[in-house]
Amino acid sequence: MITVEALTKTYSGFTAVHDVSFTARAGRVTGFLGPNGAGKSTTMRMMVGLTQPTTGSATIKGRPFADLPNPGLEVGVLLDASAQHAGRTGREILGIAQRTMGLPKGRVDELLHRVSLTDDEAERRVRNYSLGMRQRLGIATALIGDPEVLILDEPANGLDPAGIRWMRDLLRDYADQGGTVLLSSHLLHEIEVVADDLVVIGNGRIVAQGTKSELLAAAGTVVRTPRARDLAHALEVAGVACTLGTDGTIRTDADPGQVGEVALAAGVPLVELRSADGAGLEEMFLELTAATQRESGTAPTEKSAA
Ligand SMILES: Nc1ncnc2c1ncn2[C@@H]1O[C@H](COP(=O)(O)OP(=O)(O)OP(=O)(O)O)[C@@H](O)[C@H]1O
Repeated sequence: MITVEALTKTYSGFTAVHDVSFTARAGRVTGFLGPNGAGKSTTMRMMVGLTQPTTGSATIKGRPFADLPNPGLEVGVLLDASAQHAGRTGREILGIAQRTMGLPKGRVDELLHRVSLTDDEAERRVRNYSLGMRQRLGIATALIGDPEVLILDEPANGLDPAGIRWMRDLLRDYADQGGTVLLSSHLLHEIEVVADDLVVIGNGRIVAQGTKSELLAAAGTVVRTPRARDLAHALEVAGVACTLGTDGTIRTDADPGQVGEVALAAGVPLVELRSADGAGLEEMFLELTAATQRESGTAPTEKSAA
């Protein structure tokens, strides 16, 4: 479990992260979403002691990162895959991690195999690695100590579609076995597929957080019926605000269960009833962060489904 409490980071008057609090729970994948410059990396760096918070704190399994005696055994961290020593081979980098953590030698080969880096690739210098290979090596380094917690900044960056699928399955298995996974991304589709919980950040502030299903439900409901006017009337009588579209669909902020109940009570047949998540999380993400986009220049808004 990771707990972030009121983290704030200010750089000479500029607030990169403002009062950020959330929890990433064991057995779940928590997606940390935000547009460029939103403050994801800064928040993650503060969690692992690489950036000193201006105020606030973060703990991993109840302790600040700096207090973990052998941190690699508790938390696997991948912040910048390109920060690995370019002159060393992949095998050397894993070997250093293995020795530093006091792990058996065999772990290096195990991990190379786990992230599908071949023997030949393992002998190449990292400067000659593709971005995808660097990510795989970074994941191997994060996993080598078999930690219970993973903190990964944009781990899907540079991976091809098969690599993205591999990463998704790896993180899912990891959480299913009780691990805590926090991953940041702007690849919304990837987050939507893999995450259980979401924390959305814009301009350094949390703009939404909750379970994925809560946040998608918060996107509202689309319902279609041959008797759209009757249903719109019934919804209004039930105190549910809705918008009647020209194509016979109705959109409402209420959840699908409530809309179904109103339709049943009104005797209105439905041909479609679903969460308004057709465009998925991307729609919600863009909507939630629109007010904090650098282009808009407007003040940030707060919205929470939790
Ligand atoms: N050392 C620093 N000095 C000054 N400003 C900084 C520093 N580090 C980060 N920032 C600023 O803090 C803001 C947040 O940056 P951060 O890297 O955390 O964003 P991010 O959400 O990870 O973005 P991206 O998706 O582009 O990686 C940015 O405006 C960035 O320029």
